[in-house]
Amino acid sequence: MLKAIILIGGPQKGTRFRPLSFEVPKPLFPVAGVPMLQHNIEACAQVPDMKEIILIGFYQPNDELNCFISSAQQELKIPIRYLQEFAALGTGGGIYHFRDQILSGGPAAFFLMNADVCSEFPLQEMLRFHRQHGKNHCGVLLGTTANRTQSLNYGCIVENHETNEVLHFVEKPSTFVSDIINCGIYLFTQDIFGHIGTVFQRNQQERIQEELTNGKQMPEVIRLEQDIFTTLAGQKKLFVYKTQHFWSQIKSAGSAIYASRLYLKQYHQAHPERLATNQDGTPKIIGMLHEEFSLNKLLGPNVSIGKGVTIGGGVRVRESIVLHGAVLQDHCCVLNSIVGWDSTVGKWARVEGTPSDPNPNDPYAKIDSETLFRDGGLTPSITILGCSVNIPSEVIIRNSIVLPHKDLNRSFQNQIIL
Ligand SMILES: Nc1nc2c(ncn2[C@@H]2O[C@H](COP(=O)(O)OP(=O)(O)O[C@H]3O[C@H](CO)[C@@H](O)[C@H](O)[C@@H]3O)[C@@H](O)[C@H]2O)c(=O)[nH]1
Repeated sequence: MLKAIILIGGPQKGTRFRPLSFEVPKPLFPVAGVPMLQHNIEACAQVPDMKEIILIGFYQPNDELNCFISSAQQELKIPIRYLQEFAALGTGGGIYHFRDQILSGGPAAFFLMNADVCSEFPLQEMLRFHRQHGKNHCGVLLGTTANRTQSLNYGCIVENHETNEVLHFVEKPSTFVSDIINCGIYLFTQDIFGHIGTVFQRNQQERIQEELTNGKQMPEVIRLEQDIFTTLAGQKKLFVYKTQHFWSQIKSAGSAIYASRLYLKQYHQAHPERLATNQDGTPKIIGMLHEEFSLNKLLGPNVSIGKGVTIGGGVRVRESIVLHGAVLQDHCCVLNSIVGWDSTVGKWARVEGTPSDPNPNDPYAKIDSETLFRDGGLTPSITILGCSVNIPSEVIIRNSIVLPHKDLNRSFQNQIIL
């Protein structure tokens, strides 16, 4: 039997998702109409012999997370539970802390994945690849190809081209190491805990020494990438399975729009019922929708509209996420933007952002997780309206971030509106 563990992080992570992460924990932000985390969970639930999915993070359990877990359990008919770390223990520390729960029932192997990745999740292929590589290794890493410049933002893997063994692993190197990058999706046997345990013991000695000499409390963090993969590389313990399918990180709100596009495309095969259909007498929709609308509006491509959204006549929306309860009044235009919960865009208003899509001419390009500011100014990016923002009629809001509950009275460009 198998298990799956998803690392969901905690409140101080997800800062590039502000102001949207003020309202929901980042893993529950909707991507292609469902919480980001649901895509990972659905992929895990489809693997035969999957017995349990465990979420590990340092969020305080709250109603939203509990509701999400219980509805996902019911829908997918698989046990899902949340284990809370007492502090951020790192990508290896959390699983080590909860190793007894992970190993209970004796899983033959377990998947581990970051919650903030969007992927076709080739989990069954990884499982087959793992079985083909005998019993003596302890893990398979999912890898994909990136271009040379962008590879520096990821964990980089050097492989043996014949055997796919991981020969070197360097996390976010400062100079080029390899164009194969770590996707943050792994398959491990229980042997991985022996290796994390060795690092844990060593760190423990150092922590005690440090406390005795300097009186300083050191955190118990273990990073899977720097502390484990780097050491295990070259010991025939790790292998890399390379995927040709889509994969992207979801670090910023802009990357959520890009990830939505990737998932909406996948819905044509995987979940056609989630896509809006175009029938005679209904508006033209290229994307997905939760509600029924009347004629005379053009929505899409790549649009997801939350429940309870009101859309007036003559409205144009594309490359955007409109969250539940929002009101788009007649003839307004929303492009490359996220409209927050219960926000209103007035008549003939224009809310517009700059897409941060990967270079379409480079097959290996990934989305850039730009910093918020460059050269002293706000980096042109998608426009984000926090929740309950009011945009009056006939104004233009471009490349701006509007914090929740703002009532704007004029046009704005390239600003964070506090
Ligand atoms: N539970 C828990 N989760 C954590 C912790 N720290 C990070 N995470 C979760 O682990 C994932 C990755 O965390 P980051 O620390 O933000 O790393 P990264 O910059 O995304 O890089 C990682 O992912 C890349 C692929 O997206 C990899 O290329 C890279 O090697 C690395 O694994 C996220 O889902 C985050 O929420 C922790 O202390 N506890």
